[in-house]
Amino acid sequence: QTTGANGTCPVCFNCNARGCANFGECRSGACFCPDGFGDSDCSLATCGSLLAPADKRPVRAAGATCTCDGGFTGPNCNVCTNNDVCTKMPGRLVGTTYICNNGTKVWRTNHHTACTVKNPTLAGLFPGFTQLSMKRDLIAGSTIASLWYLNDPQFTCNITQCEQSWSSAATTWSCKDVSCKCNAGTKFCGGGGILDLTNSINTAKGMLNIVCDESTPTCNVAFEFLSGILPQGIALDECKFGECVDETASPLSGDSGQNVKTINTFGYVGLGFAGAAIAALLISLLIGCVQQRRHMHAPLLTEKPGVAISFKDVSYSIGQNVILSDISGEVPAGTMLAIMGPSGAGKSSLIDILAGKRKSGKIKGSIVVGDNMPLSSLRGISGFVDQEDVFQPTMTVREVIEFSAALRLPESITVVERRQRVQNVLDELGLSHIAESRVGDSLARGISGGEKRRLSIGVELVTNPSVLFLDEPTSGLDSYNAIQVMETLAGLAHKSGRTVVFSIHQPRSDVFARFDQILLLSKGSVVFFGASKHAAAHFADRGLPCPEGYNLADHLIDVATKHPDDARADTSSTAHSSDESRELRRRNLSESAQTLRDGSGAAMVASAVVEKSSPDNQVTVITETPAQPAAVSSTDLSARPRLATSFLTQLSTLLRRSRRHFWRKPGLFFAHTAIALVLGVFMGGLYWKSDSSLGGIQNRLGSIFFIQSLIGFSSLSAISTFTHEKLLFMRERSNGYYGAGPFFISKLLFDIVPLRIIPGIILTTIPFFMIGYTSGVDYYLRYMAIMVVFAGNCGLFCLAIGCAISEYGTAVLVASISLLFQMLFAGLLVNQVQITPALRWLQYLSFFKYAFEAVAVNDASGLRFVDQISGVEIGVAASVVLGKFGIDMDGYWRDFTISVGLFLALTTIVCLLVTFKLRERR
Ligand SMILES: Nc1ncnc2c1ncn2[C@@H]1O[C@H](COP(=O)(O)OP(=O)(O)OP(=O)(O)O)[C@@H](O)[C@H]1O
Repeated sequence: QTTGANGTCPVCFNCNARGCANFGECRSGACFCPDGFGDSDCSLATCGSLLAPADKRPVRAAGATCTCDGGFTGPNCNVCTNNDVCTKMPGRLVGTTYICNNGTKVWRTNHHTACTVKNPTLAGLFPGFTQLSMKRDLIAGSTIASLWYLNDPQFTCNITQCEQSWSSAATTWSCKDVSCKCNAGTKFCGGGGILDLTNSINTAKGMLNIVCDESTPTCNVAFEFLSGILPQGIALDECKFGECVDETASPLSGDSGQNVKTINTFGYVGLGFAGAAIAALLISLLIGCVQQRRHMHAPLLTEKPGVAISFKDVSYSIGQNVILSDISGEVPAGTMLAIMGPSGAGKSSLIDILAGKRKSGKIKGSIVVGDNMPLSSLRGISGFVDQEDVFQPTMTVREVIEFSAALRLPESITVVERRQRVQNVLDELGLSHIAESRVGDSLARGISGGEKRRLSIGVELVTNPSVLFLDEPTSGLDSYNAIQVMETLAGLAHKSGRTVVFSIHQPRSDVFARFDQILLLSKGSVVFFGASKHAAAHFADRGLPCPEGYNLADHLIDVATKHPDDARADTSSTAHSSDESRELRRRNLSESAQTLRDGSGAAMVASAVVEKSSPDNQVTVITETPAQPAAVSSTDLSARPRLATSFLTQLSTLLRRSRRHFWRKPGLFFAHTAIALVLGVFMGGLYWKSDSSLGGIQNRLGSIFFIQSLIGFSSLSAISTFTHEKLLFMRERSNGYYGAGPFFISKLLFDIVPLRIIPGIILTTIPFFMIGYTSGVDYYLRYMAIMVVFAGNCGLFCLAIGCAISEYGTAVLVASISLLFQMLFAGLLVNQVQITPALRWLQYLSFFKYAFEAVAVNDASGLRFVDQISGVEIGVAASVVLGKFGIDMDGYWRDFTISVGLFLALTTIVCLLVTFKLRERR
């Protein structure tokens, strides 16, 4: 009943219902077996040789041995051993010489291999003689492989999508699609062996890799589905290869052939990214150099003296709240206008609007600058001194002014000239004796409040502005310092011809005496505008005389607070003031010109001579160019100041300042580094030399996860680092020091690198060796590469949150919760495969996931866990266990590429946030 193969007994066996064993083909109910298999269902081996037709080959009884025809060998006599037998092969072509190809390389369609299996794990589970046979077909890219135990075929696999590659030493045969069938009742397949592999074998899939050594008859076969119990593959010894083939058929020559892949597509994408980034960097550098050269050789602009400013019907409202209504006035060049009023009157708002600051509300009205200059140019020729002094506390007074000079004076000015200007400003403001003192802050005391005020004026003065706006320049100063500051301003206006506009709350009488004009505001409306010397008479005329011995400035504030309507200026008084303004301007200019002719004054005064040497022209401008106010919108007023220097100069100056700050305040860096050292050693000690038992998985994955968590949480400090510098950045940017780009790069280099990446390298390197992760230069480099990118991502993520959320507490809360959620999806706390499908996508948002997987894969790819099950030593490839966690063992390069992509995306986000979110809006 069981004899007769290949259709000779269709009656007694019908494969339509039962199928054929060992991948025999069922045609019309009869099995057609692969070479070397017979019986009605192809379940038994055949002996003889390939010389006989398949159905004539003798079938071998189960457990018996074969006697092969001469010239053939192997468990089922398929491997030719000499050329002679091949000349007799059935179906050969006449006139063609056939030989037996005994090499490891497959030439055509009929390459047979027979080897003895040498594997201790397999031998432990299945003691006795085990063999592997294969038939490989290069043209079809297919393989039929059978495992023989004690001479019986245990299972056979049909393998497709095979490719061959080779080097001078070895031939590799790689296949992508494996499918196997167990021969029921055999030892491997439930027939009494220690393990029943039926289920594993019948559901087998994945890849197959066979590497055969050309010089020794050995191979290694790695079935992906067996990698759990045979992680190193199956070592094959005493291999015999035979393929009867046309002697001219060899398509192979040379020491190596076909594409041998060493890095997968994601690796190439990653390298492509890196290459593109380097190219972009080099191109940017080149463009930067060209731009810098142009700036350095640009002709020096002629410096302008003060310019007149007139404003008409300026109104400002925030929503329904009217802050200023219909404010008009005029400030002639070379004069000082004091904007006075009680607290909340709108002084700062008016100063901001005149100075062209970005305001959050709606502005109406018109402002005319000088000889109808475009409004946008006002910011290029004016300086603004804010109410609050904001400096880098670690800088000295000289460095602060030098920083302003380096970024706001044209690059074509020589270094000597620039230094001289800085020195002139220090001298003029009486700051020379503290030039080398640190500015300090509330924690580390530095210069006094008055000195800080003068320093704020100095950083503006060094640019030699035509117009100087100051918001409360004397607030917080004692009377001596207040008068000193006021003297300086008066000197700037009267001697240097600058136009000075400032707000002041309640000046002393000697300070008040120095004002040329005052604009008194009450609740956003003008109470008085005119020469300060006429103020007393004006109010007396309206029945509000200044009491004897009373400070006039105090009296004006009282009136503006208590009787604004009685005191309000009428049209005639304003006209009167306007006539006086012109007279005042004419007088001041001729005085100024006189002063200059006397040769007195500092360098900046001398430079003003250039344009003042034609006083007639100036007078004509004053008297004959009536203010033709053009209506302005808030957009006009907030036009960006033109940056005086090139990108590279901004960057190098900022880097110099950051470097200085870094070394003068290295506490944070040393704290991060010391913590990284201590934690690194602690982690190394805790997980010291984790072994390769199954329990080792817990330690290895746990340590990777915890190291990354440490990096993540120590990045939270990036939020505060940024918060502290936000105000300084916004102020300097608004005053035209530099753009957002150079600031961002300097931040990146002096925050991300020393505070995130360097401690990150320390924290990860120590445990790498102490814990005993899979070592080797390539393993370490891959590990470091992903960790560095990961540390950068954590830092950038926290920077982005610090930028986006201004409230520090909220920013820390949001950042820590986001980090915790990212950690949740790293791959350790939740099984990636078993996450609820609706929430599975969340894992892809976690940069912890990519870093965790990449490091785990890197460690596990060279690792084999060994443990005992029922007293039998079982080696399990770490990849199998990690696969159960949902970790993709081929994922390193993909994870690395995605991490680099995230780094670039986060960099872009932070850059955009810095550019658009960190803008001064008052
Ligand atoms: N951005 C803003 N949002 C809401 N209200 C504002 C804003 N800016 C100014 N104000 C309101 O406008 C009014 C004028 O403010 P402003 O700062 O100009 O007054 P000030 O005269 O300079 O006051 P102080 O002398 O106290 O500095 C105040 O009532 C203030 O509360």
